[in-house]
Amino acid sequence: MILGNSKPAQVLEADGLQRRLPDGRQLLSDVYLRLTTGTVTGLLGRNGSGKSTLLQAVFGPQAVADASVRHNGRYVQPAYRQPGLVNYLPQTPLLPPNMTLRAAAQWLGVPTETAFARFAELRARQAEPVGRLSGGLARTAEALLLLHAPTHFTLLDEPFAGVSPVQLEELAAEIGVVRQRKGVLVSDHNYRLLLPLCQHLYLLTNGVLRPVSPEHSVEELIAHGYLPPTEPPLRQYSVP
Ligand SMILES: Nc1ncnc2c1ncn2[C@@H]1O[C@H](COP(=O)(O)OP(=O)(O)OP(=O)(O)O)[C@@H](O)[C@H]1O
Repeated sequence: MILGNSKPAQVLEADGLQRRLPDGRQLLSDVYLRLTTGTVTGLLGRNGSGKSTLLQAVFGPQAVADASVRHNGRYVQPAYRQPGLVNYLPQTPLLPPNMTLRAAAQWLGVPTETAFARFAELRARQAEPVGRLSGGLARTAEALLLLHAPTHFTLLDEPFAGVSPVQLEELAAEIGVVRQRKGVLVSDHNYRLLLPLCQHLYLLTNGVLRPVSPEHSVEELIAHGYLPPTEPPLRQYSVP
């Protein structure tokens, strides 16, 4: 496939992902996942279904036996060691609290004017240490820096957690813009914000990852039993 900017689409695939917990529960059962540039892929599942474990298995720090991770068909495990391939926002804070946003941007190779173009408060506070920002603002900054960093793919684990309503809309819009040149995987419990962004959607239930149509409404996904009847309370995100 050729994208609008004439660059061939990049493909990041993982298969054979297996993870059994010490208590015997099969958390991931022969999972196959495919990401392409030019799209947002949503990853949904109940609390504790293994979404974070899956993202870590793709990114690479959590080695998974028999797994195969490939970039355009070439074996790249661990993916994080491949320059310019993929970056990852974990569920926990990424940036050290004493690092300034400006230093973080330099470290990631992103001009702050680009990453924070639509976020005046972050531009104004780029000389401050991350630990002085509210948890939601720090989360927004981390997600924006990774989205604008020069990688083909970005994996975001709960980027919307703790983010204020105004910034939520802006961050979601930014994901929609960035995906024109990147492949973005987002796992989040804010289904109503996430679903409209997605061109592809996966549901992780009982260790099995299955693709579903992103055309489904949240209500349909709940009715099919894929999602809990009520959304869990948004976890508060705080920088220690
Ligand atoms: N190394 C481990 N040893 C024991 N249990 C583990 C280990 N790693 C993960 N788990 C358990 O596996 C389950 C899945 O964890 P994971 O964080 O991947 O789920 P999740 O879908 O991201 O959950 P949430 O939506 O709540 O963030 C949890 O019950 C967790 O406690």
